[in-house]
This record gives sequence, structure tokens and C-alpha cells, in this order.
Amino acid sequence: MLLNFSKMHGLGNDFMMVDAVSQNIFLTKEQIKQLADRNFGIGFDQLLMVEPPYDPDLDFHYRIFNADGSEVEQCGNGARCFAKFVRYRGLTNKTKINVSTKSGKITLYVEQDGQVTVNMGVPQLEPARVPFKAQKQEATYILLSEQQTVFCGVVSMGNPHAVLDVPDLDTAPVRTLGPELELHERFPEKANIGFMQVLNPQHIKLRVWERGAGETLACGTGACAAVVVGQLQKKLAQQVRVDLPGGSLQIRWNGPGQPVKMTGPAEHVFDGQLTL
Ligand SMILES: N[C@H](CCC[C@H](N)C(=O)O)C(=O)O
Repeated sequence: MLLNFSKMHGLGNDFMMVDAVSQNIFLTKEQIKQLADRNFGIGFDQLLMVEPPYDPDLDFHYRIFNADGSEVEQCGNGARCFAKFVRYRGLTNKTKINVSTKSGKITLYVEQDGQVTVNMGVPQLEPARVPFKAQKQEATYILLSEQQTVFCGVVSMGNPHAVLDVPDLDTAPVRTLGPELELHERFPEKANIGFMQVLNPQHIKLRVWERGAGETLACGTGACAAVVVGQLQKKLAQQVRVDLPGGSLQIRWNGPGQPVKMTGPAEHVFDGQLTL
């Protein structure tokens, strides 16, 4: 099977983009894991598979697979790369694109300056909707980990996130506490773990240990989750600049029941062809 693909990234969170609209593609979980390998494969954090729409009101559907082969509900940086990719591949010339993923429908806007704004939908705060085991909804939960007692916010952006407020991001235990909390028993479907340093109500720094991929240079849904948690904890304003190791995103949330808006770049790196 011949497979044409593009390599893209959003602030260094990198993706293999596959056009399964004009190609008939099927990849097993094992094949995705092999392709994700940065030594023996192409190397990526996630693979996005673009398919025809399931609904006449939509332009496309896309599926998201982490480097470990797991299929997930949403990917913020991937959404921006998706919007640039379908135009680059000539699958559409629209600048407003309606798409569905496993978590539902979102709308993307390709701006004049090449940045992409995504309406990421309304965050889910109810523990059962994350899913997260808790008696009731709180702005801050207490998790007991092997290493320490953790205070965190929990939210779903279609995918599950925990967000911890840390005093210094450079010394935050991202690579030790991150993998432990990713697999914490209170997250039945695991979780993405964000470490947030609040600089001021309009500006944070963030590192994310991603479910199924490890620490990435940026996480779009993680940036959205951090702003939601920070607002619920009364630390952040409605419009926040989120500085990730790979660069900055602009996130806006006007409060519960409202959608989160994310604006940022999406870059094409190279095209490739595989024989599977
Ligand atoms: N690791 C995430 C999926 C990718 C999210 C991230 N790359 C983003 O930009 O939102 C999960 O398992 O839910």
C-alpha cells in the first residue's frame, strides 16, 4: 500500500498528517506505533487521519492517534495543522472549516496571517464527563500520589486533563509526577497532566506530560485546560497568553458554558511517501 503523508507541527508538537479522503488507508495500532518511533519510523507525537465527513453539515472528520497507538478524542495543535493540511492538499479552499472528531464538532478559522483560530467547544467540568472519580465538582481536587499530595484542577476538552499550579516550571517534576498522574486510578481513561506557572492573570507558562506521548513541546488542549482551571481557581483573566516550550498560544474563555477559543500557528515541514 502506497501512503502519501505530510509532516507538520504546532509549536513543535509534531504530527504525521494522512489524507484518507483521496487515499484508501488502514493502519493498525502496531503500524502507528512503529511509524511514531523517532529512530525506526517517521517520528511524531500524534498521527491525524483525515476522512470524509460523517454529517452533511461538516466538511471533514479526523481521527487522532497518540504515539503509543491509542486513539483519542481531541488534539488542539493537531486541529490547527488539520486546517492548513486540507487546504494544502487541495481538499478544500474554505477558510472556515467545520469538522468532527471522536469528541464532537469544532469549527476552525484560517486567518489572513496564516494563524488558525479554533473554537474548541465547551469544556466539561463535571467529573463523570472527564472522566475523573470525585464525589462532586471542585475548582481544586486533592490527589494522593506515591510522591506527594497533589492539588489540581480537572477538566475535559474532549480529552481528560489535570492541571497543577507550580511556583517554578523549570524545576517542576513533569517527567516524574507526570507519568504517575497520567495513570492515576482516579482517571479511568488516563489523563494529560499540565504544570502551570502563573506569571500574571493574563500570562502563564505551561509544560504538559501528554497521555500516550510523554512531555511534548506544546499541547493545545492542555493550554485550553490550563486557562479553564486557572479561571475557576480565580487566578486567570478571560484572555491568556500561554507560553509553552515550543512557543505561545492565545487562549480565550468567557466562563462556564462558553466555548474555549485558541489561536496559534501551524507549520508544514515536509511531504513523504511510504510503502506499507
Ligand atoms: N495526548 C492527548 C492527545 C493530543 C493532545 C495534544 N497534542 C494537543 O495539542 O491537544 C490525549 O491523549 O488526550
